[in-house]
Amino acid sequence: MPIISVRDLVKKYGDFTAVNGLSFDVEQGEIFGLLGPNGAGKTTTLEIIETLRPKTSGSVIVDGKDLDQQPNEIKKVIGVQLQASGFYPNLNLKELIELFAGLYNVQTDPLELLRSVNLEEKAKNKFKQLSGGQKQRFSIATTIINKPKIIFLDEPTTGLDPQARRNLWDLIRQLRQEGTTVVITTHYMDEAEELCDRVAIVDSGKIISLNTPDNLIDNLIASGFQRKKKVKEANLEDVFLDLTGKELREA
Ligand SMILES: Nc1ncnc2c1ncn2[C@@H]1O[C@H](COP(=O)(O)OP(=O)(O)OP(=O)(O)O)[C@@H](O)[C@H]1O
Repeated sequence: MPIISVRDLVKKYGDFTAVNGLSFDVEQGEIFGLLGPNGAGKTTTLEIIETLRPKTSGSVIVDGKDLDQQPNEIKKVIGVQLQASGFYPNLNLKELIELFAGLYNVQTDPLELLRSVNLEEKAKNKFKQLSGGQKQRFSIATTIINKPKIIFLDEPTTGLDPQARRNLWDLIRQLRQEGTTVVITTHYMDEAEELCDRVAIVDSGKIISLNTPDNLIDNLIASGFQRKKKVKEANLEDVFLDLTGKELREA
């Protein structure tokens, strides 16, 4: 049974239809990507599933619970990335985790959680003192405080340098390995190819394709597609990583 099941999801903002009849399933334990151009409706879709935004019509079942009947039960099994504005400026990272654990009413070891996202040394720092990559890792740490079955990550690597991006991919893969289902949006196709088990390509509020990255590429090639220029064996990012190393620089 899929852990998320979305059927005929529609979201209208006045006359404008942002989500126009989306249907998809997410299987337990997979990394599922929503890809699409700006304004395609990805964030709206995520926020509806996360119970943060009302839908116009359609059905959403998460872990066997119907969004219309049991939104509070859904909240218990999901991890949602908070906006930076939710991080009270006067608290350090350890105190913020203690605060969220209190709100979730769960016991947690803040230092162990910070260690799991490579931020133990920053426990006494404030959120605003972190680099971009560290902020993203902390934000992911806050999504897993309540040991959710599913986490939702909306463009988690936007603005990060190549090292920090890879580090975050490792963290996301580690969460999947521990059994967490991950739903992610991204504009980076290399990231989707590297990370996602399956992706849905969304355009103008509709899914136009859904498959494994491998199958999508194979289908395109089978249709006769050819790249205009032969691709080199390496790209500029390989050069950058070769010159600057794969280690995180931000500490
Ligand atoms: N509160 C709102 N009121 C009116 N229109 C909205 C609202 N929120 C989003 N929209 C519109 O709905 C459409 C889908 O927005 P959404 O943020 O879901 O897209 P997205 O795929 O996440 O885009 P991006 O890749 O830029 O983050 C956009 O055209 C946006 O302008």
